[in-house]
This record gives sequence, C-alpha cells and structure tokens, in this order.
Amino acid sequence: MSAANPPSSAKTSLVPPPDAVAPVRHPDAPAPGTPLGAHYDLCFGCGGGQPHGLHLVARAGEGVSVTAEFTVKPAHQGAPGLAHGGVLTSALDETLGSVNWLMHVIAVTGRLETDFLRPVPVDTVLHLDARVTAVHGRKIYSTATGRIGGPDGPVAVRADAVFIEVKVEHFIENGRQEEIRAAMDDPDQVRRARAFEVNP
Ligand SMILES: CCCCCCCCCCCC(=O)SCCNC(=O)CCNC(=O)[C@H](O)C(C)(C)COP(=O)(O)OP(=O)(O)OC[C@H]1O[C@@H](n2cnc3c(N)ncnc32)[C@H](O)[C@@H]1OP(=O)(O)O
Repeated sequence: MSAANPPSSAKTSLVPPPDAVAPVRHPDAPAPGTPLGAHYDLCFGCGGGQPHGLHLVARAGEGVSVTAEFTVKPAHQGAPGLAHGGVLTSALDETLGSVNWLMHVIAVTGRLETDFLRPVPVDTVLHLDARVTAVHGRKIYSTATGRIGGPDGPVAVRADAVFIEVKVEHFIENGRQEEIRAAMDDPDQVRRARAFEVNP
C-alpha cells in the first residue's frame, strides 16, 4: 500500500468508541419540521442556484436528526433509467452534512460507507432520514437511509459516516476566494451563519 493511498484503520472506524457521548441538540436549533434551507446557494447537494445539483430539501427532525427529499432527474442516471450510485451517495452525504447544523457544529465528511439495496429509477423521490448517533471529540458518528415509494417505503440506500468538526478556517484556507467572498456577502443571515459561524 503506498503512502498516497493509506489503509483505513481503527482511526477511521465507523463504530463509535466506548467513551463516545450522545449528541446534544443546540437550544437554538430549528423546531422539528422546519425547512433548513440551503447552506450555500451553489452547493451541489442543496443549492438552489446550482443548475446541475440535487436540489435536496432538508427539514429538522426530532433530536439530532433531519429528513430530506431528493427527486432523481434524468441528469442523475448511471445505468439507463436508473440513478447513478455516486449521486445517491451524494444525497446521503448532503443529508448527513445538514444534520450537524442541529448541533451548531461545522463538520466535513471524513468517511462515508454506502449500501445500495435497491435500484432507484429516474423520477423517484428518495426519502432520506439522517441522525447523529454519537460524538467523540471532533468526530461525529451518523447514519442515514434513503427510502423509495414514500417515507415509510423500503430502504433503497443506507450509509454510515464519520464527520469531523472543523473551524471556519478550514473553508477560508482551502476554498477559492471568489466563492468564499460571495458566500460571506450572502444577505441571507441564516445561510451565511450556517456556512461560516458556529454560534450565530
Ligand atoms: C461552509 C459550509 C459549512 C457547512 C458544511 C456542510 C457541507 C455539506 C456537504 C456534505 C459534506 C461534504 O461533502 S464535506 C466535503 C468532503 N470532505 C472533505 O473535503 C474533508 C477532507 N478532509 C480533511 O479536510 C481532513 O482530513 C479532516 C478535516 C477531515 C481531518 O483533518 P484534521 O483536521 O487534520 O484532523 P485529524 O487530526 O487528522 O483528525 C481528527 C480526528 O478525526 C479522525 N479522522 C480523521 N480523518 C478521518 C476519517 N477519514 N475517517 C474517520 N475519522 C477520521 C482522526 O482519527 C482524529 O480522531 P481522534 O484522534 O481525535 O480520535
């Protein structure tokens, strides 16, 4: 194994360590049922201004959980008439990313493992559900499902993930300046806060 392709190890395990703690919903988190809106207008997952994006719509759930819907469009195909697996993983990633906001924590995906259980045809609405299961230091352990045929339909995809809490500097130091400036100037205060402040 080369250094450029390090092996996964216990450090990247998706199983929380024994001394992990339960996630805590921030007192100012939006009430269950409240739409979360996009954290960034050009986000591939949730941004309304991203013509090639998923336009996923997420809502706060109970505790540290969210629900979301994503409609598979013809642009999302892999096999003829079926959603591309990477697109479905993106929908899971976006849903899992949005749930961290209920703790008012900024975090990025460290590891994401997806199970594909059923094919998902074009025009299907994928009903997503994500929740944080445990927190250990900066590591946030979470899980998500995507169902078809309705919110209580069969599970088509599922994922487990570890997100890593980061400071806002993560984006400022690594992102492109023109997009960072545009996001900071966003007149939508909630969206600007979700992108750049932990405790607005
Ligand atoms: C503006 C929009 C806002 C809102 C943002 C919302 C965005 C939503 C979009 C969906 C989400 C995405 O796709 S986010 C984009 C995709 N992800 C990324 O680009 C992340 C790229 N990776 C990185 O930048 C880095 O590797 C980090 C930040 C993840 C970790 O680097 P670091 O900060 O130096 O931290 P490090 O010391 O290495 O590790 C800290 C702890 O995390 C553990 N850890 C580190 N990497 C992993 C890993 N892959 N899997 C498991 N665990 C890991 C370590 O073992 C350690 O545990 P211990 O020793 O403490 O026990």
